[in-house]
Amino acid sequence: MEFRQTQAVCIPAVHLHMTTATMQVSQKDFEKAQEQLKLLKKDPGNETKLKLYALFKQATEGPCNSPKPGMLDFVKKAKWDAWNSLGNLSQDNARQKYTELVSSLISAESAGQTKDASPKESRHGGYETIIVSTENNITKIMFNRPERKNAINHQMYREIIKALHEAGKDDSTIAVITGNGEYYTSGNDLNNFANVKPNEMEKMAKDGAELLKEFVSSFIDFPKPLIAVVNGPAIGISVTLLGLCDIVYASDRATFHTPFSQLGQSPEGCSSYLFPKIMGLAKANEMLLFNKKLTAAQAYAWGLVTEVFPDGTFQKEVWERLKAYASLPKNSLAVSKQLLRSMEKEKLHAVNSKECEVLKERWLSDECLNAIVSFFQRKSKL
Ligand SMILES: CCCCC/C=C/CC(=O)SCCNC(=O)CCNC(=O)[C@H](O)C(C)(C)COP(=O)(O)OP(=O)(O)OC[C@H]1O[C@@H](n2cnc3c(N)ncnc32)[C@H](O)[C@@H]1OP(=O)(O)O
Repeated sequence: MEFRQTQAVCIPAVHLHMTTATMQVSQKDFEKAQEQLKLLKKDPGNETKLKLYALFKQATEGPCNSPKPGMLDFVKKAKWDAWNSLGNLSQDNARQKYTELVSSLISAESAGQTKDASPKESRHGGYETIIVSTENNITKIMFNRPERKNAINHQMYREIIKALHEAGKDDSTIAVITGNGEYYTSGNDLNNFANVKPNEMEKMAKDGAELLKEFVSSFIDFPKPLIAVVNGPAIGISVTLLGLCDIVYASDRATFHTPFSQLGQSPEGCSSYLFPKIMGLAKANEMLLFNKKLTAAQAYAWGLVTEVFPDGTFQKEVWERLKAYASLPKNSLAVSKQLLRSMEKEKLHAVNSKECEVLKERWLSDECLNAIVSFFQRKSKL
């Protein structure tokens, strides 16, 4: 897209002086900003150029007054949309914003940075067990209890539900789920079953099943592409959820383990339905009934993983790839994802409900309680 800076000097000068305390930008400052813009060495990117164009038009001509260009006239349409989006912003305000934007571009360039399509990472507040951040149109949700192998406690389940809900609505194009440290995650935190008084067991199972159902639903309903970046070993629910992700990238150090029968439990995350579809019944049975642990290469061969990368270059290669994906048209990606998911959504919710019902009973079984006790008595580890 080409926006010639000469547009700026072609506009007849309008003599304007700011009169209010907030409007400090004079016509002279505005013209100076136009001159400074021509001195920028680096192209500030189309998004910024569109913003500059729109502010310039608003500052010099007022609200958008030209007819909407045809759908296929892409450049004119993008410029018109940008200008039109400023609505009734006053000319004084537009001049001020234009001047500030130019000034920020100049400062970023002199600081050796470009302030265009690669804005700095922004951290989302209010989370303790996960880190949520957005950068390059990607919202990243990272399990963050590395000292517990990123085991998922009740607080983490709730925080992930919240983070997915927010990521579904924010400006990002795609969302990524990954782990901090050595593990992707070791799955359900077995402490979720600890310290429960005998008369509270039923309640623990009921509340757990409700939380699990809501947690898995937030993956089923997630409206944008959701990518799992499996940085290391993955256990239990973190493996089953991969079937609900749209792409799964794995380090060659990752392993995939669903030890449900070993723990006296049963499959969740819609894996009882999705795993046979993904890998075929015979292979799904080995994983979900007989606890077979897969290497990354096996998980790829069985269709659970999209691509495996050498651990040494995993982060670099994956994030470069994702950055490119996240620059694709956001709405097109979202509607396409929703279309693919819509074929199965009702079924997935039904499977989720059923799996949670069965698990609620399992958590009260001797088989499950004995397995938990063994883990805490250090008699068993996966
Ligand atoms: C709302 C409820 C929904 C429930 C949904 C159900 C989901 C099902 C599942 O997810 S099943 C999977 C459950 N996970 C496990 O059984 C894993 C248990 N952990 C292990 O077997 C091992 O810790 C290991 C193999 C993951 C790692 O072994 P390693 O020897 O390398 O490390 P440590 O054991 O010393 O781990 C460091 C400390 O972290 C604690 N920890 C790790 N994972 C878990 C976990 N899942 N639950 C509880 N605690 C965990 C471990 O106990 C160590 O703690 P310590 O330093 O205090 O000893």
